[in-house]
Amino acid sequence: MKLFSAEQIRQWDAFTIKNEPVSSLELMERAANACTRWIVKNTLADSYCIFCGKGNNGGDGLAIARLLYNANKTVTVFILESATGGSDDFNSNFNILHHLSAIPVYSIRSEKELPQLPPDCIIIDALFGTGLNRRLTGLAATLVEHINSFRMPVIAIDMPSGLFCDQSSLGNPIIKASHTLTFQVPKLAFLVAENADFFGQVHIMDINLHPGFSEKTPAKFHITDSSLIRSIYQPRKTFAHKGNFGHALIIAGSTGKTGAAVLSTRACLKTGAGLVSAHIPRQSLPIIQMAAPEAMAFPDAEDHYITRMDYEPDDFSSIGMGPGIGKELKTRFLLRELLEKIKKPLVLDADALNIIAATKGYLKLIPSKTIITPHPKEFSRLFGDTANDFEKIELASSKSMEMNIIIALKGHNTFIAHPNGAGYFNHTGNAGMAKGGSGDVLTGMITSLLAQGYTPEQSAVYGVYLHGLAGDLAARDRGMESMIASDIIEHIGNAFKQL
Ligand SMILES: NC(=O)C1=CN([C@@H]2O[C@H](COP(=O)(O)OP(=O)(O)OC[C@H]3O[C@@H](n4cnc5c(N)ncnc54)[C@H](OP(=O)(O)O)[C@@H]3O)[C@@H](O)[C@H]2O)[C@@H](O)CC1
Ligand SMILES: [K+]
Repeated sequence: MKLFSAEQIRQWDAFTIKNEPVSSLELMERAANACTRWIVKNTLADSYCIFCGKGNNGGDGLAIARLLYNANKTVTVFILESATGGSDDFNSNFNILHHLSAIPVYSIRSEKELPQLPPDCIIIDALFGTGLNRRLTGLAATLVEHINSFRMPVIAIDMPSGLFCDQSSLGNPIIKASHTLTFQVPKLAFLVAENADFFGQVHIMDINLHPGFSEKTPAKFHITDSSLIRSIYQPRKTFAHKGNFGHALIIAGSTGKTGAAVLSTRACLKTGAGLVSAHIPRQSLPIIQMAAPEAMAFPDAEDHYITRMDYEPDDFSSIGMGPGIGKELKTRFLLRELLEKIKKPLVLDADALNIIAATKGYLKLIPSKTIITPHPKEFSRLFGDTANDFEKIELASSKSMEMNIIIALKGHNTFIAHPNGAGYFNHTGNAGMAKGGSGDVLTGMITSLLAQGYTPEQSAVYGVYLHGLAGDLAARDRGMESMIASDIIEHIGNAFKQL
């Protein structure tokens, strides 16, 4: 699914008005109807306090007030006055409302007019939407803080007021919504961790904007959805043999971190590679053979960490390196040798990334189309700090293009930057996966897909989606608190079945 900017959404609005055709007032009515239906169905209250600005977001608020009133709800409207007059559609809805004397309408022109609210009401925030073009200050900012001081649920229309759609809002006054009813498509602002306190649960209101616009308009960012994954998925052919699905190598583990090697190797096996081998420290050999008997093993000459390759790296279909390898000098040299020698894309994670970040000259050795899977701290070590999540996303995109690599920046909505400039946000997964070992599982899964012939871009997007889906199924079965990384592996099979 494409993610559009506030400006593109404005263009989509205009395109719909012209090509459906429909008047902008009718479109507002459609939007208000969708919101009202949701509100009536999902809230038990009888009383609603609706705060409106004087743009089209406020116009939505006025139309919602009328529709809720028609649904026999008690409605009170507060209008934040501004120096400029209302938008055309705001004014039209204001005039309609004016004739309904049973709906009290109050103006807020100064702090003295900030209202007290009945304790059982639900607050509807229709102050500012996608038209926000600067930080809220003065009376608008004070009103936002005032609304946030109440304990009642807040339903934001389109955007929590004060939150920018496509840029950082850090430190700004913003409505803290319990639910956000947003029109047609999710917004970039709802995908970044720094905004987590503001939008609550997001619900998409389908207002039938013209499909012709979204089909023809390119978007930089996308949300990975099931239809994209189904288009990537290649069913296994009936007459296939193990040679058709590649030979994956996992280079992982050191003393005390053999578990990382076990998790990656098992995840790699469970994701469908024809053959899986594990290069592990010599002492880990019995452990890996017990925990993953289906895998072959290359024990290192050294007992406690990995030091040398006794194989040709290009003989494998894919190699994933990093989980639990530590940062011993000889391990660093081995990584350098691998980076210099291999002609294929790698999957690099964890300590492989930490070694690269800490050793001058390594970064530029990363082979083209390699997939790196840093969490935010590893990402900062590699590429430097950023002031906010939006800058981090931009930096990931620009580094991906500059270095011709795929960057999967792990987080609640893992962001995958492609070298062609596109970016994919993943929406599967849950907080139960925020535990040691989850990343090792992901490395194994992506390496497995790469071995099977999926492109590096596909392997990253598909692997991250499947990993999150397996995590969601694990959470459903075991609970977020109790689930562990092994449970993600146990649910990979069911995740495949759900595609
Ligand atoms: N997408 C769709 O298809 C549909 C969209 N619809 C709705 O339209 C909404 C967008 O409406 P909108 O463009 O009128 O902008 P909105 O958010 O109401 O802001 C109003 C004005 O506020 C001002 N302003 C900005 N920042 C400010 C600040 N910090 N402090 C003070 N003032 C500030 C700025 O004017 P300025 O002062 O810059 O002249 C701005 O123009 C959208 O969110 C959705 O609810 C639906 O009705 C139908 C279908
Ligand atoms: K709003």
